Amino acid sequence: MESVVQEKGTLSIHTENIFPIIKKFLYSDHEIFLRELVSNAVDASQKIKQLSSYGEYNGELGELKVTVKLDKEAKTITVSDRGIGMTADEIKKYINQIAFSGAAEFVEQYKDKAGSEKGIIGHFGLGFYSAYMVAEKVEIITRSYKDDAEAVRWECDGSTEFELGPAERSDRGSDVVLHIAPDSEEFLSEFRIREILEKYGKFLPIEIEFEDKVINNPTPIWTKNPADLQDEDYLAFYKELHPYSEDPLFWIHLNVDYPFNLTGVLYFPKLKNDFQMQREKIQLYSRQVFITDEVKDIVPDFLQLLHGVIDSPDIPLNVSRSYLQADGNVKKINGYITRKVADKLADIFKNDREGFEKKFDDIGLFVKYGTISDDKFYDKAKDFCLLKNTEGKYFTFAEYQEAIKENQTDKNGTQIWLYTNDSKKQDSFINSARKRSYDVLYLDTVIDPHFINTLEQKLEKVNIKRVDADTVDKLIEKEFALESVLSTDQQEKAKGLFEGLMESKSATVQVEAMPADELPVVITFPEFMRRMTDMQATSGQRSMFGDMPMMYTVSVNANHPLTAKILETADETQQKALAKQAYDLALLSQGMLSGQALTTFIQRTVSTL
Ligand SMILES: Nc1ncnc2c1ncn2[C@@H]1O[C@H](COP(=O)(O)OP(=O)(O)OP(=O)(O)O)[C@@H](O)[C@H]1O
Repeated sequence: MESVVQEKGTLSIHTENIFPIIKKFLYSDHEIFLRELVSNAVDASQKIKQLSSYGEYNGELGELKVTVKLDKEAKTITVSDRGIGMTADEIKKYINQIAFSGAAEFVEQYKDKAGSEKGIIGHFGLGFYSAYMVAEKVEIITRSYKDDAEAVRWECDGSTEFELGPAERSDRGSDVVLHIAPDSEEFLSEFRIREILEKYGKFLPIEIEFEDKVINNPTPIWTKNPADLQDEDYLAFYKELHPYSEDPLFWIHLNVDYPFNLTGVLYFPKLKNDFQMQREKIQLYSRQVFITDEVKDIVPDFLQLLHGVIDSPDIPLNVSRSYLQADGNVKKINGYITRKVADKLADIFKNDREGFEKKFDDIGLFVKYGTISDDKFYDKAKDFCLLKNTEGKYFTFAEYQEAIKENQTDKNGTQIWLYTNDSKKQDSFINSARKRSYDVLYLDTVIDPHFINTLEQKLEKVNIKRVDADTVDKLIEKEFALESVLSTDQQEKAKGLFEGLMESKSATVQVEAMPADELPVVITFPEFMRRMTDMQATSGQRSMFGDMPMMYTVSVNANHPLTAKILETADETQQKALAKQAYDLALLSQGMLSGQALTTFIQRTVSTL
């Protein structure tokens, strides 16, 4: 038997094996090939511009346009540029050696010259080979900008064999000709090519021409200096991005050089209620090449409702999601965007409070979402996040605390904030609160239940209750309490009488001393239980209580004349009918009377008229 010897070694990788893998798996989206080739052509054009500006190229620059041509008969797509071109040696170096990027080398060589890395897209040295995802053969006909350069032709059919030789080309630059493979003929369509060019190349920095038309805007506003731009420019650009949207509320021009590079413009849209639908409206670019509109990892969750463009060469592009999440730059970018947005909002708040208040109904959602999901954002937003009361007045948290502290601090020194999530339904409760000069806030958007939790966590000695969480004097318990005009016996009797009317097990009856001008019977939803059921409903999960019905309290007003009258009624049937009527009125005012019960109530009421 042969004995196994311990050894170490290096795995040998053969390029023949690797090539098909690159072809197949380099990018999941095959249409990317055009982005890569057009980017290379743009790079080559930018490079000649730069060499000219450094004085290393003294010939004419001429028009640097990149052209894309489709020849359906010949089944070719050709990308042509008037950039730096390549010599035979450069082809050997940059094209034959897969993953040896000429772009990276160029940047390295000129790294000391200001702005050299700006505007060069490629840096992995693989982009060119993405051509083989759709082509069975690729030709390059190129001529370097160098004075004595000869034109060269390179050809490769996707095996590891290539051909290189002299060619005819009088002008500087390159033509990259793709002979489209039979399984990729979908790309031999004007419509498809235009669609891909518009998707990825809409803002490339060099003009891109297809079918005699320039498809791009080479100087989009995010590349310009904010000082040179007017509101109209931002609005016009917004229309360019989202032709069918309403004008945005305002925008933020992002511009940072250190510790990472990032430019962009973020717009605050007017939100519609279906705000889930409006995600994926931020586009991510790298040096003006469109990369994706999935910005989950780069933009904090709560800002994904914004629209606009972010451009950063520092975001790794062709790597996996998990890498992106762990990337330090990505985290910093996230923090930077959050800070910028907070600063901008603080700015508007400070300089134009009135305008800010007008916009708050629209931007409140972002701001509240931000305070919930990001502590750092909360720290800034606590000074400009607004609360709106039922009289339409706006307050910051501090202003609100100051305004209500006198009247709405309970006997334990806790401030009780009252709110409504449905001012029509809870109208009688809002009125009761007003009678006590209590203030009632609107907290009626989808995000408010979470916002309320955040407020209670962050603010000391603040308790937030829905206006129908209890009867008015129990919402905010004060030192003094109303006396009941009923004796204990009478109270017990009233309790028993009303308990006899309850069909639902989730109702608790209590007899309370309330002001005489309150309703005879009031139905309330204890805050804690209600929040549990609400949470269960929104999360779609069953709680430990199972699918529980809404628990509610039936408070009988001991001091209401009707209660006394009911107790005094000798005829039992009549007594029950009176009590039932009072109870049904309470149900009605909470919108809980429906179907058969409602019909019976109406008939009974009509018969007494
Ligand atoms: N049209 C062109 N004109 C001049 N040189 C080119 C052209 N296309 C490619 N090259 C050269 O070939 C090199 C390799 O290109 P490739 O697309 O594979 O990588 P890259 O552009 O450097 O990086 P990336 O993978 O990010 O695209 C380029 O860096 C460049 O030097």
